[in-house]
Formats: sequence, structure tokens, C-alpha cells
Amino acid sequence: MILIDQIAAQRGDRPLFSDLSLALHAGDCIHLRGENGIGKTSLLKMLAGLSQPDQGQILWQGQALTELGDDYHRQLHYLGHKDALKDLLSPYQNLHWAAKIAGNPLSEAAILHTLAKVGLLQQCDLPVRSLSQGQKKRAALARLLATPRPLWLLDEPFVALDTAAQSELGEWINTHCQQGGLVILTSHQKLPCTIKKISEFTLTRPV
Ligand SMILES: Nc1ncnc2c1ncn2[C@@H]1O[C@H](COP(=O)(O)OP(=O)(O)OP(=O)(O)O)[C@@H](O)[C@H]1O
Repeated sequence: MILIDQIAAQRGDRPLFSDLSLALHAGDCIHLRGENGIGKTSLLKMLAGLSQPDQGQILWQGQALTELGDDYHRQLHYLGHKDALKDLLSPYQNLHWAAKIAGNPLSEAAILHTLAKVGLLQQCDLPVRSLSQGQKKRAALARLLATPRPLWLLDEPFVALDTAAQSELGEWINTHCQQGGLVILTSHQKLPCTIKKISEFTLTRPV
């Protein structure tokens, strides 16, 4: 599904990684690990097609990301450290507009159903800026459930979530992988045991 083919990247004079290769398949859940500043977010952004490696290439279904452009972006959900929510809009409006802009408009019933799943029905019309950190995270995670896409790239998705919400996200990840999706996530936290099958990949400093 994804082939990372001998990529190298550096920030300023400092190499982040070099000669990094990895093959990831449908159904995989990968926990990308490594110390602070090692390059996990940088790698996730490259996998999301938001930045390019300095050397090597990343392939999706055999085609280079650089050739696929927007076709590739429609295959994935990228949840970064910033939740990519419009603060003045409500969770309902955020979901409505995100789906519409992505070309997959959602019905009112579908939006409310999704917001109920992430536990935000009561807050669905409040501006996001008035929500707690955990509620904001739930509003961002709603996109995963609202629009099915095979690849989930999740940067610290468990931060700010309470224990129950962490378990639920673990179940969604589990189901997604069982249905042939691919999940690559970073986390410095202990992962919920609801994720049944997960492989670790640890980034280390280049020698
Ligand atoms: N836009 C940028 N310009 C310059 N340096 C950057 C940029 N983005 C990241 N870096 C540097 O690249 C290195 C890797 O950062 P990155 O965010 O990928 O690490 P990380 O492994 O995700 O860390 P953490 O576990 O702390 O989240 C850091 O030293 C960071 O300062």
C-alpha cells in the first residue's frame, strides 16, 4: 500500500533520517516511535504528501506521491498536532465544511450520527473555541468516522482524550485495520488495549 523507498531528510545541517525504507500494507497499524525531535512528525507529513524527502521517494499503490497529488490526498486523513478546526465554527459546521470542501458532502443525519459517536451531540452547535481540549480533539477525530478513507496518519491522537475516549479511538483504529485500512500513528502515551494488533517502528538518529 505504502512503500517508503530509501528516503533521506534533513533540517538545516542536521540529518533527520537517511536510507529509510519501509513497506506498509492494508490492515497494518504502525506505532511510529522515537525520542522528541527525532523526526516522527516530519515523516508523517511526508507520508501525507505535505512535504518531500530530500532523497528517495514514497509510493502509494505503486505510484509516487509526487505524481498523485490530490488523488492521494483523498485517500487519507491526516490529524496533526493542530486540530485543523475553525475556532469560530461549531463541530457541526466544521464537519459539514470539511466534508464539502473535500468533495464528499454529508447529510445532516450523517453529521449528527458522527457527532453522537464522538460524544459531541450536546456541543454540536457551540463554537469550537468554547470547547475543552478533549472535546476539540473529539471534534477533529470525527472526520475519521464521517468520511471513510483507507489511510489514517495520526500524530499523537490520544493526547487530551480521557480513558474512555482513548479506548473508543483504539476500537475505531482496530475496526479500520480489520476492514483493510492502514493506520500510522505516533504516541508517547501507553496505547489503549483495544488496539488488538500493532507493530512498532522506531526512528533512530543516523550514524
Ligand atoms: N519547519 C521546520 N524547520 C526547521 N526545523 C524543523 C521544522 N520542522 C521540524 N524541525 C526540526 O526537525 C526535528 C524533528 O522534528 P519533528 O517534529 O519531526 O520531531 P518528532 O519526532 O515528531 O518530535 P516530538 O516527539 O517531540 O513530537 C526537530 O529538531 C525540529 O526542530
